[in-house]
Amino acid sequence: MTFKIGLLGYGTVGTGTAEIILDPLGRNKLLQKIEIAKVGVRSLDKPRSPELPAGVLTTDLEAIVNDPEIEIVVELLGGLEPSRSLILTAIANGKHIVTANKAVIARHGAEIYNAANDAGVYVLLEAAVGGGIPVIKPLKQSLGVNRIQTVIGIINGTTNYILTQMTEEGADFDEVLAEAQKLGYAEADPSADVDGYDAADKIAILAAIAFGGRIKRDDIPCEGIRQINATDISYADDLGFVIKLLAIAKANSDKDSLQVRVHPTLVPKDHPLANVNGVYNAILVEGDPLGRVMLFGPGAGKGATASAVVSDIATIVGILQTNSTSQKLDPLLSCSHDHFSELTPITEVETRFYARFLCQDVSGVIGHLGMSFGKHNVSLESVVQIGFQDELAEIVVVTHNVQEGNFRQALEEIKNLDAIDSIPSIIRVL
Ligand SMILES: NC(=O)C1=CN([C@@H]2O[C@H](COP(=O)(O)OP(=O)(O)OC[C@H]3O[C@@H](n4cnc5c(N)ncnc54)[C@H](OP(=O)(O)O)[C@@H]3O)[C@@H](O)[C@H]2O)C=CC1
Ligand SMILES: N[C@@H](CC=O)C(=O)O
Ligand code: NA
Repeated sequence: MTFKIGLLGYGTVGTGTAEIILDPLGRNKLLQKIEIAKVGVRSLDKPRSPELPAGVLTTDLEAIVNDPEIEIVVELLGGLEPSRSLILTAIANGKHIVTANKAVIARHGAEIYNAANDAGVYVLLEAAVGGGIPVIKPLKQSLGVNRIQTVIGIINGTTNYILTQMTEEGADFDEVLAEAQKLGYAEADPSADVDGYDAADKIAILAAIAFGGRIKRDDIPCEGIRQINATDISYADDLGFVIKLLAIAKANSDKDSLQVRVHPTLVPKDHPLANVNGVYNAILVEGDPLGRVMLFGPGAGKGATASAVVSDIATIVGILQTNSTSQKLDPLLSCSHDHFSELTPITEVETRFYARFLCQDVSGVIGHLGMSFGKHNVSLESVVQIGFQDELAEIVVVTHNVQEGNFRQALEEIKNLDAIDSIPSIIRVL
């Protein structure tokens, strides 16, 4: 049994979504149950990859949301209209929705979720915040029993990429923005990124989930990064800070109101968010009794965002399958495999090693070590005599990637060398 889905949009995220669904081997088995029935775009003349079977691509988006065979509509158009109307029509027709569109949810979420609740359908949006980072599901499910105090995020990949390039390379703002557009990170209108609106859309969504109340998007104060220049970046650096565009949602001490805002911020270099660079995003959540959790990963881009989209599709397919067959358990929550995977014996694993030797201080000992390692195909990255302990010389060796079995055989031989007193440490190196 397969479940038919309709994609609205076949751009960066849409094609990434198709790439995953059309290549299911080695991924969750639910993917084999997904059939891309229709894909809606603006123009039929553009070259498209992956190519789709004849008749799948269409410019008639209404036909997709009205198709009785399609059970899940995946909205990857962006913008407010026609996305909002198409989502509402699909919901009215009883279809579940997966969307990556934070703009439409931040502004029309109340209308969309009211309609979805009335129709008994899901609207899932993992891709809309933090791209590939699982953040919506963890906030709802894994962290939902905590009383959340703060959510602070670097949640716009384009501006984080720009600020990182400006900080690390002294790069020019416009050039880096053009690069981010080429890499598929930027919104169709990049002012959504640069002026902070995209981050504000996303923090509105996160705050609603974390604090359990709808957020009026227009009430969020929002400053972008246009005014940030090399001089401020350099002064901030001298003072021990980096500049990041932060989106912040905090419960006030009265517990009845929230602060929600987006602005560039000097972040101390030893803060966990300070080292989140490039297109990476991170969301730091503080709650009671959990404490702090940071979710980190690629915040934009084709593959990462598509990963979140397809995981939402699979979640709904799992539910549909549970409802429509005699299978009683949700396949994403239950154990759905019954074979054992083959594991590589540790002797065949390849890794680097650090080893510390205590040896007699006699000439030629390093040569003997090298010979024994060489005989067992263990190549050395470095050999250093670091000092003495009592009368014994202390030698540290770091290997290249070697097979653990070969390394152990070499050690057995080395232990028996007259000059070797002991091998106090052997530690694997990443
Ligand atoms: N890119 C990213 O890294 C991320 C994007 N998102 C969100 O995902 C969504 C899609 O973004 P992305 O894939 O980058 O956007 P693209 O501009 O790459 O793709 C948009 C797609 O939608 C189609 N489309 C847009 N408007 C219409 C319309 N009115 N009628 C018919 N087709 C239309 C386009 O058709 P055509 O191809 O014919 O032009 C295109 O296929 C947005 O909501 C974005 O905010 C979320 C997280 C990350
Ligand atoms: N333009 C957005 C895309 C992902 O949401 C970003 O740069 O973060
Ligand atoms: Na996400």
